[in-house]
Amino acid sequence: MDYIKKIREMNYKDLNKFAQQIREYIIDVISRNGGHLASNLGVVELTIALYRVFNPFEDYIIWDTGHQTYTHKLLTGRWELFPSIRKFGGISGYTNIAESQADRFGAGHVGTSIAAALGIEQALRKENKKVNVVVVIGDGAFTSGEALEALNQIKSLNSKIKIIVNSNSMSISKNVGGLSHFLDNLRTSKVYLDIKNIMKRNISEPLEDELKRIRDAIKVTFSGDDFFEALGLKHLGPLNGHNIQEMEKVFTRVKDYDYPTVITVNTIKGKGYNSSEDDPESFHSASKFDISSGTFLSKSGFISYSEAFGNILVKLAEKDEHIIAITAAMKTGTGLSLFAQKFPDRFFDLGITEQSCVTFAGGLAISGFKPVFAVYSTFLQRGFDQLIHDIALQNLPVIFAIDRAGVVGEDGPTHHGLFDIAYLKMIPNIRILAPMNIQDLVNTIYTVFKFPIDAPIAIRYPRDSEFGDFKKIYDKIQLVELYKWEILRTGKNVAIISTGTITQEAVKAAQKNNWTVVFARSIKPVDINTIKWVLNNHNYVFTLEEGTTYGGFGESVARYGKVTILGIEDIFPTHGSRRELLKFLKLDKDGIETKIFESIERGQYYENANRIW
Ligand SMILES: Cc1ncc(C[n+]2csc(CCOP(=O)(O)OP(=O)(O)O)c2C)c(N)n1
Ligand SMILES: CC(=O)[C@@H](O)[C@H](O)COP(=O)(O)O
Ligand SMILES: [Mg+2]
Repeated sequence: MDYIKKIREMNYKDLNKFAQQIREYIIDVISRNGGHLASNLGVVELTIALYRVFNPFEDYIIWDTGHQTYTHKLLTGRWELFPSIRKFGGISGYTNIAESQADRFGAGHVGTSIAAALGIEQALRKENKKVNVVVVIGDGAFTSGEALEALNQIKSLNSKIKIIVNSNSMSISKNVGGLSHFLDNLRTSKVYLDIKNIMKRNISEPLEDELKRIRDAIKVTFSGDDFFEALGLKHLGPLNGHNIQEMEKVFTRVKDYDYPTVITVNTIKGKGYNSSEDDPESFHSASKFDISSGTFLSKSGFISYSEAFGNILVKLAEKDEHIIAITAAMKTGTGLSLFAQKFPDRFFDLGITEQSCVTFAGGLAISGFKPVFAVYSTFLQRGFDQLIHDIALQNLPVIFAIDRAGVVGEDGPTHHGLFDIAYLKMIPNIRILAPMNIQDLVNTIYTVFKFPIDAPIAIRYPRDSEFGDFKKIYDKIQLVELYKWEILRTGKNVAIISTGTITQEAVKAAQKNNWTVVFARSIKPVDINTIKWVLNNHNYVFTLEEGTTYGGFGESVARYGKVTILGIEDIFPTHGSRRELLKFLKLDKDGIETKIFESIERGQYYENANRIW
């Protein structure tokens, strides 16, 4: 079915019914698969109106982040495939150029759309192609550094792009920062909205034009709407993002504009499903839920690594006023909600500004505080220069709580945290720790704060959970030797030196085959004495990590002797559940066993590693 043709043939009444049908379909599928429900329910009408005016196969529509593209996917050939979204082997939850010609630029990280669109526009110009380039970007993404850099380039590039800002006052949590305040003012400017409401009534065309002029003047006066103009963009809106007709009218008008234009569109995040309208934060990245009650179907009795991190940090902060928590718009995801509630003065949500967060933490650290930047591994990639230049070079004691390290699951390649070991390991001064389980994570954080912190320390842990309860965890809390590796079991012939939670799988494989397992909580520094012991007492030595093997943990061990490195080999793994992906990557118990036997059979080893020493 050609849905673009179909929506162009419908009248507004039928379009609204169709929007409802799309909503129900999205709710149904996402209740079973999990996904970005609230963001997608907010843009159903916006997408329909946009595609009645612009053609996603002919024009270039660039969706920022790509997490809100479900209606886009449905209208561009993926209606039947939609139930497979985010599942192993199914379609992606984001835009993906391999999936459809309508996905003009792949995304997953926030803030890339405007720069990508500007590049595409320049390329089209060079080929003398006259097509429209349109960006759709959320008000959260709009405040991110990369988006603002690109916004600043529009005028000097003589660009004609059209930018639709989806204004819903929300990032994942409430949007923050001066710019979001400005967008909120636009959204709610009362005098302006009153005039707009008058305009909704049936009025004659000349009067409408006159009112529009007054409205625009008022908008500028009351909302300080010169930000876009100062950057060389015309600004229209805010439009009602749930009124297809109103948006279509304006989109049609701007299509022919020969200058860059911002159109702000007010939407309600989670629109059309009570539970997500009431709590858009929880339904931003929703796990499976029951549609009638709106309750999440999470496994009871399980504690996530993020929760465990947040919980111990609160406990420590109760006794240490110098502890400060920082997030880049990921308060709930990183487990910092409780901290934010208990210590609002020591909690900073700086918005989607990972680079700034790193340097901000540096500023706190140099002033005697103990900043903890809780950040997903994939998003810390944004702060690489700051890690080197601002933190490590000055050896500042910042703690990086690196969540979602390893395979994340359904979000897929844009979100897997596979590179942090490699990109941190190469930087002098930084220490990297990777606990084995939740108890060990809590022990590790407890130990780190027990002593003076004299260097930047990164602690990595996955998007996972374990059965347990906090009482038991705190009953067993203890100091650990952070930089000394632990021999978990001594076996024969084969040894696995493993880091992080994947060590649990290594132990299972080793128990079956009577192999040695060494747990390397510290990725950097490595424990040279234990490496020597392993190499001197085993014929076959393997390292194991949940991360890229290129520049990863194994390579640090390989500096001291002959080892085979197991981990993720130079690929961007797809999406699917975390368990499925670990199996697919041969990083579960059976996979590890298979890889070890295959490797030994291939004879990659010296007969006896003793020789090296
Ligand atoms: C670099 C980066 N940091 C953080 C995130 C996590 N993230 C995804 S969507 C989002 C909020 C985006 O808000 P907005 O653009 O307003 O979209 P909405 O969901 O409100 O429509 C955040 C913080 C990300 N994807 N990329
Ligand atoms: C789109 C985005 O980047 C986030 O919403 C991300 O999907 C959240 O992931 P978690 O569900 O792991 O918090
Ligand atoms: Mg938003």
